[in-house]
Amino acid sequence: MTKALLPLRLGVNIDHVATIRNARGGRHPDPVRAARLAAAAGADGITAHLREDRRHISDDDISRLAREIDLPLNLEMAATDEMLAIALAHHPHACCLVPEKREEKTTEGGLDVAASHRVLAPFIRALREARIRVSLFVDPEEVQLAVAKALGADIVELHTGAYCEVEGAARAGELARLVKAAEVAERLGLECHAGHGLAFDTVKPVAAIATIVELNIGHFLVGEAIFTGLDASIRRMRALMDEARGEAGIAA
Ligand SMILES: CC(=O)[C@@H](O)[C@H](O)COP(=O)(O)O
Ligand SMILES: NCC(=O)COP(=O)(O)O
Repeated sequence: MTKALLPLRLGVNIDHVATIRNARGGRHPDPVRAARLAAAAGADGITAHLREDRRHISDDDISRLAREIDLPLNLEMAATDEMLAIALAHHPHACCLVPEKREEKTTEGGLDVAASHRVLAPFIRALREARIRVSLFVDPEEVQLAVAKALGADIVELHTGAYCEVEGAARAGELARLVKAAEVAERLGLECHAGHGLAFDTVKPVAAIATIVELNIGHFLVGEAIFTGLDASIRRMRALMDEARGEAGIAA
């Protein structure tokens, strides 16, 4: 008998529409327009990372996304007082706390929740008191999930960058870490998301992990949009996710 799996949501990250806009200043291309288009193409949510250095998404983008887009907003941010105030002002559906380094090209790894639990605890508390769901962006390691749970996080988002960057046996090894972490998250009662670096050729094995309920994908979708358009790139990603979920349901 086919086992029905939990639905898998697609959160479209529109950061890199803002990267292109910011290359010239001005207003084009507009990430809010991209978010509207993502909604029409089947996205279940919009993800935006307001970096402390504002290298892509701006404060005004966050205000407009919160006001104008009729999809859940997942605000990615560092655990700082400035970002907390912005989150409390706009009240997104969820906040995903992420590590930030000024000199990095992109988010290099997950939060070391185990090492920084004292710093993170008041931010998690304040967001939950404001009824904002709290997600922690972590590497797929059991200790990180256990501490995330102890801190009261609602969600963990597993960093898929290491899985996407390697190939062959190394990729299979990274996938096994994601599978194990997703099982641990379920056992702990944490909602499990995943993302970073996912592309058409890497998404299906992650989408097939039954206890992962949301994938956040951005850079590849925006890059692919140059060739096929944003609507087509999102629809293709959505179709691959659905295919993987269907196949995993049949195999279960
Ligand atoms: C935390 C995360 O994975 C996303 O925010 C993604 O990294 C896009 O933003 P950057 O490319 O600025 O890291
Ligand atoms: N949290 C991961 C995310 O939002 C998207 O990451 P990427 O697809 O832009 O690498």
